[in-house]
Amino acid sequence: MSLQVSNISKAFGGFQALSGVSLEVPTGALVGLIGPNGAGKSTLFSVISGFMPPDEGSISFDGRSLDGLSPAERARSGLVRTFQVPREFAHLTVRENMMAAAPDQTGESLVGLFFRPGKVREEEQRLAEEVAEVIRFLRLERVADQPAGKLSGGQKKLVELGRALLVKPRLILLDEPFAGVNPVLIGEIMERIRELNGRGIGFLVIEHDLEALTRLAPHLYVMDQGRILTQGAPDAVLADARVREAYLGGAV
Ligand SMILES: Nc1ncnc2c1ncn2[C@@H]1O[C@H](COP(=O)(O)OP(=O)(O)OP(=O)(O)O)[C@@H](O)[C@H]1O
Repeated sequence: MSLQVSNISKAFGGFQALSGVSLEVPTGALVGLIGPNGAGKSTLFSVISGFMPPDEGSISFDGRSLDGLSPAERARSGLVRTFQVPREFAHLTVRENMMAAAPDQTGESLVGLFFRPGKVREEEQRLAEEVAEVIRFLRLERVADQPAGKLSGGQKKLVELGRALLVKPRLILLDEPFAGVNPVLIGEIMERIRELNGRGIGFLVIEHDLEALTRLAPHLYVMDQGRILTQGAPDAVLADARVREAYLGGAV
């Protein structure tokens, strides 16, 4: 069992954003997380990735408890959440954004490295090669040296994915990979996700584009009002009357 989320609750003041949420993402699985606006999906991602402590409940990854670990510690254990390219990074190129995303490779102190500049160059060279490889994989060569802020919505999503890949994740929490992306690029992003999944990387994906998500994820969880409403194969889940009700009385 890869990711195990058990009985997570979280309130903001008097508002209960998450109530006893449990879900599992088996090793290497591709799982979708859907639900109407305000259902609690982003809050759940923040709790899983360690950016927000839960009031109750626990999370484990590959049998190890993540409770109390920082986002960086969770990332080092292989659990990574994608983020929009920060506004202050918009002027940096795609390549620079990816270089900046890689964790400290040497695991050595800056002082130690100061006395061994050759080691620093070696590490930088290796990182530059890893970044070039990710850029090739994501077909971003043509824009690699352009400012990230100038890219299209879909290209920015690919950069987000690239930044996550440089952390060498085993499970990626992907937040709305298709939002604001044109249909052609949606197909491209989907292909890259499938390829990564084929290499054994697991995904938990929040997405409002249900048509695209159901083509990608063979298993869906549905949230509504801070709870898991149901889970299962996309067809069965989307035919569920409770799910149709949650999405504004059958508008799915
Ligand atoms: N930091 C916060 N303080 C107070 N309320 C919050 C906070 N974060 C989220 N909420 C509230 O918690 C509820 C769940 O929000 P959340 O963003 O997790 O939903 P969501 O399912 O991701 O929605 P969407 O699909 O619109 O992104 C919402 O009512 C939101 O207003």
